Amino acid sequence: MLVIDRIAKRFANGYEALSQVSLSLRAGEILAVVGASGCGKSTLLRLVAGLETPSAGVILLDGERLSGPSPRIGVVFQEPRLMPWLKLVSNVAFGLPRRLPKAERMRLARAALARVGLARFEDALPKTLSGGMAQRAAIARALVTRPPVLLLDEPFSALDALTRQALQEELLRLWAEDRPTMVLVTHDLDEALYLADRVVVLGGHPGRVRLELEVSLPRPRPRDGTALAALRERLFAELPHGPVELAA
Ligand SMILES: Nc1ncnc2c1ncn2[C@@H]1O[C@H](COP(=O)(O)OP(=O)(O)OP(=O)(O)O)[C@@H](O)[C@H]1O
Repeated sequence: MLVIDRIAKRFANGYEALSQVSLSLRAGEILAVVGASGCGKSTLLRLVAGLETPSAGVILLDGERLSGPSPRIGVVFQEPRLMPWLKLVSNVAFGLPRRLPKAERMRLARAALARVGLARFEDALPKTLSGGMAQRAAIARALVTRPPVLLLDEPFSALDALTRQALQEELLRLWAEDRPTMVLVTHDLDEALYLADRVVVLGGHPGRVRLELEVSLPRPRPRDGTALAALRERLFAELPHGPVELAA
């Protein structure tokens, strides 16, 4: 459904962030991308989002070459990126095409807020929300067009542990409704294994795919189960993890 075919990315300054990255996603699959800092995870996601152009290779969505942002692809970043002067409902409506009548945009935005449990906060300004609520609103904005693809770049890493777990559950609940194909970049191996059908480890300079690990476990998955622990060991072994240098 989503095909990333021999993608490379060299930035204007000559730095090669990715080389020969190929991945194929099934419709409805949840793919997690992990890897050391700087290995090109965000760059890969930005390429799929159409926010960067590849130096080589192609990205296909249902057989069609992607060139630039698409209404069929929703994106959630680490920070909610809400516009502080707009009410929540207007922030979410921002994700909708301007050609729709305003009343219809507002109706769809309210429905999206209800989907993430924020129906009561549609007239709230972003500054009045907790971090978790703001990130829920960002998810609503990404899902308001009901896109078949949802990209998430470390969406929960700025949240406390309890809120992060709650939002992981929320994400799975939303995914179960329309089953979008999802690509999730995360630093958290447990999050990757809890959510994903497959985990890809990126590594090296330039970044390449070092390992693809299927997570063929039914949901809901026990967070502390032995099956996940064994997969975690395999992922951990693939990541650079030298001795931690303690500050003097
Ligand atoms: N616009 C740019 N111009 C030049 N180099 C860039 C640009 N954007 C990113 N890079 C470099 O490309 C490499 C990959 O960056 P990227 O943000 O994709 O890594 P990452 O794996 O997501 O890192 P992290 O886990 O720390 O977020 C880094 O070395 C970064 O400095």
